[in-house]
Amino acid sequence: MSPQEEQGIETIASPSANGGFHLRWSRIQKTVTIKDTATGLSGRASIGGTKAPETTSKKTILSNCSGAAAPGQVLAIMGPSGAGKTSLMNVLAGRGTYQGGSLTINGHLMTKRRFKSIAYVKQADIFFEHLTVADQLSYTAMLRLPESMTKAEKNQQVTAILNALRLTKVQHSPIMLCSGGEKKRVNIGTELVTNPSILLLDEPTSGLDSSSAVSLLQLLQSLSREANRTIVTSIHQPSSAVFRSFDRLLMMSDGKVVYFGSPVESLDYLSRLDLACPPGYNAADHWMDLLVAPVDGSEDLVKYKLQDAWDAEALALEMDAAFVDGDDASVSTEARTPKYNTSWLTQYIVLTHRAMKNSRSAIFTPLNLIKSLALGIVAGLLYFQLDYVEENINNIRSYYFFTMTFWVFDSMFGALMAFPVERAIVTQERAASSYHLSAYFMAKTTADAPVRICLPLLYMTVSYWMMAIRNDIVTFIASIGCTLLSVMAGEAFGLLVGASILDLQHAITTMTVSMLFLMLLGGFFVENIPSFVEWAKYLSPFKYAFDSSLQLVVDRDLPCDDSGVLDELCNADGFAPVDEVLDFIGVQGSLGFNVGMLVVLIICCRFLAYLGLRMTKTADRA
Ligand SMILES: Nc1ncnc2c1ncn2[C@@H]1O[C@H](COP(=O)(O)OP(=O)(O)OP(=O)(O)O)[C@@H](O)[C@H]1O
Repeated sequence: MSPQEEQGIETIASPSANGGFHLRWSRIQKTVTIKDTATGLSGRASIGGTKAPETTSKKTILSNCSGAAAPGQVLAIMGPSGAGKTSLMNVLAGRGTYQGGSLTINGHLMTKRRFKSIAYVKQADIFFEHLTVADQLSYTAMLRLPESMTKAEKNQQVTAILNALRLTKVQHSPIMLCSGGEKKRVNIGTELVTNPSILLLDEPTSGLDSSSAVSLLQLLQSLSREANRTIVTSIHQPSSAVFRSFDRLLMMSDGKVVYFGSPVESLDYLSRLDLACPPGYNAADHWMDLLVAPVDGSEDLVKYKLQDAWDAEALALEMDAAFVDGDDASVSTEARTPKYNTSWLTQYIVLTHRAMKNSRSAIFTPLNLIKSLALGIVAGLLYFQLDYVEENINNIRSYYFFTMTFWVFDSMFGALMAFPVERAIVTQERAASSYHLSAYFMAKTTADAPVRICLPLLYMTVSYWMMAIRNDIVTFIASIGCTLLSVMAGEAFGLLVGASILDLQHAITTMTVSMLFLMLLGGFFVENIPSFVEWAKYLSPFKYAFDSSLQLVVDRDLPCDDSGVLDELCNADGFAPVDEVLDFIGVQGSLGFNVGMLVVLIICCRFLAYLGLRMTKTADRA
């Protein structure tokens, strides 16, 4: 047995060795609780100064739903908007909760691990858009195929998918440049990497023109036939030819099944109910016309007639009859199947590589490079060739103030976007058991840091030597080190806020207010900080960044030049003692303390960011 077969994965070219999987569901019941106020508005309304009481109501989303999908066939789930198609797909994919009914695979009750045989292509095509099509599939293969497979075997699998989905021509294009149909095929290809036995697709044709939709559905049919796959797809109003080409049809209305069987026979069924499709009229459109409610909300609707006419109980009994009591031989294998196909280390290495590639293209843009270079030149010109004398102490101070404030802020806001932008992709990939969250977090923070610090490095290299306050390479390298630590501390703050607050607007506001507060507490603007908030200055990365960098250049007594800037500090020898100068410009603590505090801030904020990421969940419908 090949390593893939051991893990329940077959190669794309070979048909399923196990004769395929029958997916059946019986009497699925799903109800949600909706919060509302007495005014009928969401949110708490105030009437006459008193808060309107909050009420809750129950809404039935799926009612007594039964059906089945067989290997080698395509089942189409249809129904008007709001009929419950996505809710049912979510339940079948193990991504949605339900309160009643049963879901079986080859007659055995579905378990968490058995959901691994099911791949789910969601409606939204979300990827790292800077990656190429081939990268997207290769990284997925490296993460989701078992480690026992060689790299060559994984590449072979990717090539087979590119060929099967006709993506070879665009394999080296960044996904953001692909057409809607190509993106959809990349989405399907991503799920096909593990060669799943069951493939669920939620409205794969939405946003596609009719010819792309037809070719996509033909592709699904060939995928089901060639590898004996079970395919379930929800779809909106297909053409008559496509409608007739489906192997099975499940028609839904108001969360209820109103027909299950062959699409062609559905027309006979309607004829028997005196609802025959007019000759030459699109059969799918006819079904929709019958099921869509008129605006007046009349109770005497055809859809109610169809709901009443369908014998839900007979279908449920048919599904129940296929239920196999006890468990099958695959149970013992299943218990041994790990949740992830790859080790934490492999996940970390692959995700770091992917994140580096992605952030390199996102951060290392020509615009960002020009920005850093231009800022370096501007700062260098403004503070050009500063002599180490009394007159220039305020210039030295303001150069470091500007440098540290700008780059710490820049990295904070850059990092703030890191998780909100990727959260949906990570949620989707983790739902398919691709990797540990900790592996993603470590990879993301490892990969972003070197790329993020390249820009301040460029700025410092240009401006430092133009300013020329200390023309020695050791101080330059130490200054670079301080700047980089400061940038990493700012980045850690950004990661913390971005990981903990789901709403981007809220995250930006929180970040702006708290960072301005910490900047003011750094002691640049407020001379006498009130004692009740003074402790907060020890949380300020700006303070440690500024203090440590100044300590590197202001490291010896400062020659006085009769400019009067440090009049009170100048001694008889014509020098202002270094400690007093540092005190005058508000620098506190030793260099070791300030650098150490930057390191502590980096570690603590990253740890808290990880906890924040783990605890906040996207508001995906359950
Ligand atoms: N978690 C939830 N809370 C409240 N209402 C919900 C929830 N999930 C689904 N619904 C409601 O249930 C109904 C069915 O939703 P669903 O998305 O499954 O329909 P659909 O057939 O896929 O619609 P469409 O074709 O427009 O995507 C809708 O009225 C929707 O608003």
